[in-house]
Amino acid sequence: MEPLTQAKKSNLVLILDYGSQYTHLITRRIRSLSVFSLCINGTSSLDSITELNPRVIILSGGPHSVHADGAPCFPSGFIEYVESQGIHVLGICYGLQLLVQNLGGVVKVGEKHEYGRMEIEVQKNSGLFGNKQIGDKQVVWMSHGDEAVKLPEGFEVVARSNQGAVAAIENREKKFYGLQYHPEVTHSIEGMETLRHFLFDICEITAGWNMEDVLEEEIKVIKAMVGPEDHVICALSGGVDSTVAATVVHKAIGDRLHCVFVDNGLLRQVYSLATSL
Ligand SMILES: Nc1ncnc2c1ncn2[C@@H]1O[C@H](COP(=O)(O)OP(=O)(O)OP(=O)(O)O)[C@@H](O)[C@H]1O
Repeated sequence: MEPLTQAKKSNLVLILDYGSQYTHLITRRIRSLSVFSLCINGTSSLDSITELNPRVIILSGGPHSVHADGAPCFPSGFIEYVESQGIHVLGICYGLQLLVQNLGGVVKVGEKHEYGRMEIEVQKNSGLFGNKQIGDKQVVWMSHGDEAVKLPEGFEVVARSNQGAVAAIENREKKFYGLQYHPEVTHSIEGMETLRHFLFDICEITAGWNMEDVLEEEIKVIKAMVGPEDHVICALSGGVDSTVAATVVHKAIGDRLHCVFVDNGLLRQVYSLATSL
């Protein structure tokens, strides 16, 4: 069974990517918690989202302003879909602003512009911060110009920055959550803890996915795809991508894999040497 097929059945955490340089880090962090996560374009159609049957959706950060022409957004019908399916949604940075703007709140072009390390203070007991108490502080990594100045109905502020900007929000009943900072970067000292609380305490996701399973599953998929007799040709550059592909296919079908390396004279010496070995 493909990893995706397996994850589709139960525990997929789907990341909608709005262009943040940290988006793939969110995927990696979640996978490191033994939960399968997958990242797709944030403007993907509703069908391609529903087809994946996610348990949790994370809206990534991004360089845009929700007020800019052509600012990327989730597809129409998305809010109705997540509400009807009881899917938990976490908006990170731009993702938080998308939620606020689309649910009837107000995002203003920021006057303060928060970039870099910043202290935030818990304003309300929330599952997002585990046992943290009101008034507890933590250092996080901010990177935003715009800010949420009025929350949609049903939302509450969970934390504020020391400049007074909204740093974390929630609407427990509707299962919407938002972090204005980036929990996925190590500069957010307790960011991983927050992701952990979100996934396991709030969303009640079950950990159990691991990379070894992916290898096993991929080998089965390749064996089934190639069949018992056919041969496969792999264009092998010596780079990471084709080397990993060749290694996995070789594990599946052995010597029926034939790698072709083209020495075009423009390769880094180490590649050409490694491939000729
Ligand atoms: N010199 C080469 N000989 C054989 N195949 C090549 C060669 N250069 C590129 N390819 C094939 O084209 C694919 C795309 O090449 P590209 O240069 O875009 O690198 P890439 O996507 O980083 O992949 P890789 O990490 O394998 O180099 C490679 O994965 C490989 O299958």
